[in-house]
Formats: sequence, structure tokens, C-alpha cells
Amino acid sequence: MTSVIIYTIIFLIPIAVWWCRFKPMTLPGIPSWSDDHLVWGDLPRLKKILRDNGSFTDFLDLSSKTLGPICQIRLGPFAHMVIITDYQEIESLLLRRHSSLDRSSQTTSLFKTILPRALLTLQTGDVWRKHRKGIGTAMTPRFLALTMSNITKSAQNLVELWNRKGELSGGRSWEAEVDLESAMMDAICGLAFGESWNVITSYTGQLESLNSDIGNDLSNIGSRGEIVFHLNAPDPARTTWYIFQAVPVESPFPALSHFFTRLTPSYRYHTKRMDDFLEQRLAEARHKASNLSCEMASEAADNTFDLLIAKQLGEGGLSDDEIKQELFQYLLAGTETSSTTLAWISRTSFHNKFLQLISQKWCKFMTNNPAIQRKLRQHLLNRLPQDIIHNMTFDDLIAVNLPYLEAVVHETLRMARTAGGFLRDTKEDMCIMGHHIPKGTTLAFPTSIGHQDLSSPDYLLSTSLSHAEERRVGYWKSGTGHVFDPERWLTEDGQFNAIAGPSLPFSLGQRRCFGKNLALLELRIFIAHLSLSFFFARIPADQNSFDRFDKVISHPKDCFVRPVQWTSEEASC
Ligand code: HEM
Repeated sequence: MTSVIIYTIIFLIPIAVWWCRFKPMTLPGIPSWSDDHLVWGDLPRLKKILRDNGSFTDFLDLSSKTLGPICQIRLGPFAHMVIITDYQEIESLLLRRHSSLDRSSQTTSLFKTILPRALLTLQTGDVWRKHRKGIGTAMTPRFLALTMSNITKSAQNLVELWNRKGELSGGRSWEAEVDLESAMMDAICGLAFGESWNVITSYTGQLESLNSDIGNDLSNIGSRGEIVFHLNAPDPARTTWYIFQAVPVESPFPALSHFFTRLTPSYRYHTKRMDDFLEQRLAEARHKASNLSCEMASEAADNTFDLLIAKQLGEGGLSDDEIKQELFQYLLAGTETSSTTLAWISRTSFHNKFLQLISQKWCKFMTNNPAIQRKLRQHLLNRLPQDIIHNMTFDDLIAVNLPYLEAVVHETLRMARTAGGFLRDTKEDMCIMGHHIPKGTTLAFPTSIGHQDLSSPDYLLSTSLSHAEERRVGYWKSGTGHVFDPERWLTEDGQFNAIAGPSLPFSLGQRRCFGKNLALLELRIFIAHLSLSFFFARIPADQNSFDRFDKVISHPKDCFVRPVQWTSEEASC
């Protein structure tokens, strides 16, 4: 009997030590869900939200809306997050107190599976600075202007594809997200590698031989009455998507999950193909730069790969492996983000149970806002010279003041919330909004601040903010944050005001989005081309859901479009 007791005690001691060390912790004074589970914390609530078609972003939003501008959640025994939604506090943390913060290890461990050493996954420090400096030239207005024809071409190709799809569709809608993602991939590849993968023109080519009664063939009609085009993407695009899809977004142990993925023959096949492609581009770029000085090769470079190889000839250039990773990151960070923002462009009545926030990005916003579509098109027709309307260049776009286009782009970004939020880890003990936050805490900044600016006078008196600090941005009119309304970005005399109210699509501070300038350009060009070419006609109610799912970024669950010509009856009534 005694020995049983002794063995039991010996067995229980490590468990007790482990429990004391890792027991679910909540920080005193910071609001949390009162009914959380002793061990699993708020996971049961999150599971219920996911079961009801919600997303992790919805859970963050619900928590901040219910518990206030600073609150905390627990995701199982180990993961704990403090959520902050006070705009002024976020700005202060990201712009002025960033040295106490770094990109969260949760984000880096996820992306490190495919990008071990790139901007996205490096901790702030000398190596990160070297990368940012090395690749920074690629985001200067001069270099973007040089490479922008790739974006224009890609937008024109998309218009051509949708014209063809319109002819074949018999008035039905179709799923547009793959088209948008492919168009962005073409644009980014052209800019990054100097040659597009021609995904969109390959789709258009596949449609060439089809005749117009495919809409009458039931095998081409989807379950919701949409037309389904059975198209195949060319190899490099499929390889890229395969590798992205292998990022274990839902796994609690990304490194382990990805270890097993890497053992599979298909993963090895696709990574080898990508590596071969990057090696070949490397050899070509090196050949072009041979016998040139760093300055001359940089001057001659008309794509990012050539530019980075040219910089290798000078001081502090990136190594071959770093260049390959940074360029592959372009594909990861630059295609899905921008295309998903565009995908949201077609909706605006809100059904999402928790937040009623998001309308399915630009295509979605437009479909549900015929008046805004007409106003945007008229604005572009009035201001752009007639001869350049379908062939705008970078110079044309910056030469003309287009405040309403700018307002639609920013309103789309605000509402789309392509990144549902971003995370930081505290590098030292901090005081945030009057609360002690220990070193190693994960802070979550949901982008919902643009919908529900939860700044409250009580919290603004928090000790962490200097009272002298004045608010830089305005407030959205109370109760209007969830409405898609580009006018909110315009001043009384119709000029665009970038700080009219809170919105954080690209984050702020030193770890903000590196591709912000490029993304804004892409959105301006695509939105201008699509708006001038099509009226996004109404689609059936069952195709018009505003639900979203999180897979690295926040996607609309459906993105059906029915683009028709502006000369059609539907567009004019
Ligand atoms: C609409 C399009 C886009 C959105 C909404 C977006 C949003 C974001 C956000 C929220 C972050 C995280 C910032 C943080 O943690 O504070 C980020 C980081 C980043 N983005 Fe974007 N992004 C977009 C397009 C692009 C494009 C086109 C590129 C490049 C080609 C790009 C490259 C990056 C990189 C490299 C980082 C990491 C920067 C660093 O840690 O230094 N993004 N982006």
C-alpha cells in the first residue's frame, strides 16, 4: 500500500510541476471570457464559431467587441493573446514603441516552413535590415514605374478573359477568385522575373475553341446555377499554388506537420521544379550582368531579379539563396493578398453572424453597389484622357488626380480586411493601456479597428499614452463603420484624405507591409480597368454570401461575378 502511495506521489510530482509552470494564465485586470474552460480556455468558443461558418478573425472581433479595446483570450493550455483594438494605442505601439515588440513567433514559425530566411520570417535585427535594404530599391517609385507595364498588361488580359467568359456564359455568373489570383500572379511574375507565366492568356486560349452553347450543357452548370469553366493553369502556377497550400495553417505544430509534408514525393517534385526555375533565372540574370558595373547593371535592370543580382556586384548585396527566397516571397505575399482584396470587391449587405462586417471584397462590393460602380466609371471617364483609357501607364495614373478611385481602393482595403489582423510578441515587460504585460506575451491587432473604432475616453487616459500625443487620424461617424462608403475618404471639396479615419490594412511601423506601394498600384490599375470595362451585374442571393474563411489570409467563401458590358440594359437601368 505504502509503495502505491509513493509511486502515485512520484507520478504526480512532475505533473504538478508542469501544471505550475504552464498552467493556463490570464493577466490580472485585463477582461477575458468569464466562462472559459479550465484547461482549453476559449478553444470551445472558437470551435463553435468555426462550426457556425465563422473564422478566427471573427473570434478576435467578437472578443474585442464584447470585452473592450484591450482584452485577452486563451487558446488551450499554452497559447494566450492580448487583443488591442484602440487605434491610437496601436499606432503608438507600432510607431513609437516598436523596439519592445517583434513579429510574433506564431507567424514566423508558420511561414518558416517554406521561407526560412525572408523578410516575413526574420526577427527584427541586422539580417532583417540587410534584406529590407537589399530589396528596398524594388519598391521605389522609379523602379515600380519601370515594371508597371506588367500590371497593366495583366489587367488587360483579365478584361479579355472575362469578355470571352461573358460571351460563353449565357448570362450566368462564374467563380472569379482563381481568375483574380492568376492575373495577380501574372503581374507579380512579370515584375519579379521579367516574364509573366501567362496564366490568364492560357485560360483565354483554352476558351477559344468552345462554342456559345456550353451554357446549355448541364455538365458545365454548378450547384448554384453558375457556369463552371474547366480550365487548367500552366505548370509554374500550379507548382507555386501547391507549395503555398502546403503551409500548415491549421496545425498547432507547423514545423512538425511540414516535416511530414516534405517527405511526400509530390511536394519534393514541386519544390524541385520551383528551385530549377529560380536557378535558371539566376543564371540568366547573372549572364546579363556580366561585364557590367553594379551601377550599370542596376540601371539596366527592368525586373526585381535582375536588380538584386546587379546589387550583388556592389557592397552588401543578398546571397543567391536570399535572393531566391525574397523573390519566392513576392509570389506568396504579393499574389494572394492583392487578388483576395479584389475578390472582395462584389458585395455589400452584411450577413456575417458575428460582425456583419465584411462584404466580399471589391468584386463583391461592386456587385451590390451599382450606384458606386456608375459613379466610379463616370469619374474615370471624366478625368482620364480618352486616348489612354484602356492603356493607362504609371505616369498617366499619377498625372491625373483621381480622388474617387483612391477612395474606392482605400474603402475596399478597409472593408476587405485581407489580413484579419497581425501579431507581435513583447520583447520585454511593458505597460499597455495601464496594464502590466509581461515579456513574451503575444499581442493581436485585429484590422477591425476600421469598422468598430473602440477607442474610449477611459482607455485614452491610460498611463502608457502620453497625454500630449494628439490623434493623427479622424474618427468614422458612429455606427457607420460597417458600411461600404468610399465617400468617407473624401473631404468636403472632394479631395482624398488618407487619414480621414482608422484603417490598418498594411499595418504600421518598421514591420509594416513591404509591398504596400506595389499593392496600391496594382489595385488602382485593376480597379480602373475592370470598372471601365464592366458593370458587375446582380447575382442570385445564394451566390452572394459574405462568409469568409482564413487560410493565411481572409478569403471570401464565394466570389461569383457576372460582369456585363456597360452598353447592356442591366448596366443602364
Ligand atoms: C492588398 C495587398 C496586401 C495587403 C493587405 C498586405 C498586408 C500585409 C500585412 C498586414 C503585413 C504584416 C505587417 C505586420 O506584421 O505589421 C504584411 C507584411 C508583408 N508584406 Fe504585404 N500586403 C499586401 C501586398 C503585398 C505585396 C504586393 C507584397 C510584395 C511583393 C507584400 C510583401 C510583404 C512583405 C515582404 C511583408 C513582411 C515585411 C517585413 O516583415 O518586413 N505585401 N503585408
